[in-house]
Amino acid sequence: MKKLGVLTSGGDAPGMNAAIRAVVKAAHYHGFEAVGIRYGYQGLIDGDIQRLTISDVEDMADRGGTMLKTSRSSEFMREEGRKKAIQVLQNAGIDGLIVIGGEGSLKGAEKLRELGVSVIGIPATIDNDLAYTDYSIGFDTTLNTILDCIQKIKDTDFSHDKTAIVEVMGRYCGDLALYAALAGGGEIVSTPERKLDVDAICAKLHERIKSGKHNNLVIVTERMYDLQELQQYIETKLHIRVRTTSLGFIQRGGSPSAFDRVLASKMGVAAVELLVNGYAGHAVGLKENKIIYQNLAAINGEIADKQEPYQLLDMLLH
Ligand SMILES: Nc1ncnc2c1ncn2[C@@H]1O[C@H](COP(=O)(O)OP(=O)(O)OP(=O)(O)O)[C@@H](O)[C@H]1O
Ligand SMILES: O=P(O)(O)OC[C@H]1O[C@](O)(CO)[C@@H](O)[C@@H]1O
Ligand SMILES: [Mg+2]
Repeated sequence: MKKLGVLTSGGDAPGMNAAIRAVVKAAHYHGFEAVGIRYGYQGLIDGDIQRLTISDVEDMADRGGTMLKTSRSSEFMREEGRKKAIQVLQNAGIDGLIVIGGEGSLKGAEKLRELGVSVIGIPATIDNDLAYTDYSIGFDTTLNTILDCIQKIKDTDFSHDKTAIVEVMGRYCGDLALYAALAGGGEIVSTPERKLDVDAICAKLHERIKSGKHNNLVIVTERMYDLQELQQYIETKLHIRVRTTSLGFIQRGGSPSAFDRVLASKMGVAAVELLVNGYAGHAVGLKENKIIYQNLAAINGEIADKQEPYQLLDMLLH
């Protein structure tokens, strides 16, 4: 291998820059040229490529977002788009590609592998919705941001005896809400994996109010409820004041946590090592605190076993 390409795709996640830095440093260590493809798969189709030197990435470990920019590309979802992308890789002489992104981006990487590209995936998404790895880059930072916001909301709720609903991101995965609640950031939690209907939420709130607890926080994953309707329903049924906050994009920004920086650095280096050692077509991951690799073709459809954290939740919130 001579020229290694790296791109970030899907939603940005804190730690993507630390991963780019590690990939570029490891590539140079092995004597390869490193290039960055801007704007994810769309930039690959458009040939938006820049050379990456060590000094380009030197100070990037602590920066949020992605220095390479990112996008969601509908053109890449189509075969003609992917064929254009392959042509660009060939014309640019890129003989190894590292894709840093979420579950959709790794599906895209698998499609490139099917077309003969030597590709490695690095999981980076705040949603933590990839079952083959315990953590994706960005999840820990976002979780900490959520906990910081919740702490602030709790201060004002306590002062006014208010009930709060806080909606967090995660797309169709409840890990951000689940782990925020495990870390003490909510008394009632509803996630796609364990959905509470509105009456169940009211019943739990009623029980807590009866026992003298007047400031309660309900944490929910996005896309599950119409928040205004949920608030009104609880207010009317329980005759209490409820205030709702959807945390929104504040959750995706910010300097990555130490955990995410270290994870991204380990994964970035491991991704290059996989290419060097002939393991193209895999994605790096973390299982039981060890860096692992999994076949890209096997990632799709893998379902995470969440029994343990939900049992813990039941114990802590009962
Ligand atoms: N099945 C697929 N086949 C080919 N390409 C895909 C596929 N799914 C997703 N992609 C490509 O990957 C891009 C990013 O995917 P997606 O928008 O799902 O984000 P993601 O990588 O899951 O990250 P996040 O969930 O953190 O935003 C898509 O815009 C598309 O270009
Ligand atoms: O930035 P967009 O395209 O609005 O996407 C928002 C989505 O991206 C994520 O932040 C990451 O997948 C999800 O949690 C959220 O649903
Ligand atoms: Mg995704």
